[in-house]
Amino acid sequence: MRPRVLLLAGLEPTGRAGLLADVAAVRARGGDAVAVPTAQTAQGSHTFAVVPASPRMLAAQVTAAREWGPVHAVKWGVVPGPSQLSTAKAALKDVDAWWVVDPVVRSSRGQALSRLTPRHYLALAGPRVLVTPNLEEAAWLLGRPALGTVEDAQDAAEALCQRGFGAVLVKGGHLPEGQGLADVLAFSGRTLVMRGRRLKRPPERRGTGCRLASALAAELGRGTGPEAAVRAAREHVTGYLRTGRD
Ligand SMILES: Cc1ncc(COP(=O)(O)O)c(N)n1
Repeated sequence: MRPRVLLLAGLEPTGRAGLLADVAAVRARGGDAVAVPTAQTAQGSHTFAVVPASPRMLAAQVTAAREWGPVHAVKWGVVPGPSQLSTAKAALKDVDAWWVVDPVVRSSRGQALSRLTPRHYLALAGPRVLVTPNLEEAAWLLGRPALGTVEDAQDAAEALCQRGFGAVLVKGGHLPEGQGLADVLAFSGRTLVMRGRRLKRPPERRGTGCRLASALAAELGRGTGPEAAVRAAREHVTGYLRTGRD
């Protein structure tokens, strides 16, 4: 089965991160991508700009895509503000599929991509919503101080499940050196610690969070369960970090 994945994300024209990276990951996982830009961005070495999409166009693009066929999974990347969020939510409310939510509000260089607050993300929670915060985003969502250990990540993943998310993947790529590297997946009352080896990331290989969430959406859309989907998506990102290709 070829899962059809609806991608809501910011367009970054070089494809290092954002919507084009998402499309590449979904296709590499054997899915079909429907790419709806929530914002246009420019992210160069000296240039940065974000222009939110018009909510009317966003609604029309989601509606038009759905007229051509079913959506098997939805991936939420950058959503620049509350009006794009509520519009997309309304256009997708009757979609019976997993949503993968990457709560990305700034670029890895620290530039603001979104005005959404934790309250907006917590309102997206539901039994078939998998949220993929990194350590910093998990602390931000929960209003907690910085998370520095695998135990903190486990605790945060469980706390986000309590807030109504069906599954939570806390990405531990930024754990302190001594802690090794571990992602934590919590779902259905279980918490799994997935260890990994730290890979050197060449600076041009960005968009790992985008690719992880999109690969995950493709797997969930095909009917893979959360644990196997996360393992496949982690492998996808490892391959991308090693080779620079999806
Ligand atoms: C449109 C868009 N989406 C996501 C990211 C995050 O990616 P990164 O963490 O690599 O900066 C980004 N920089 N731009």
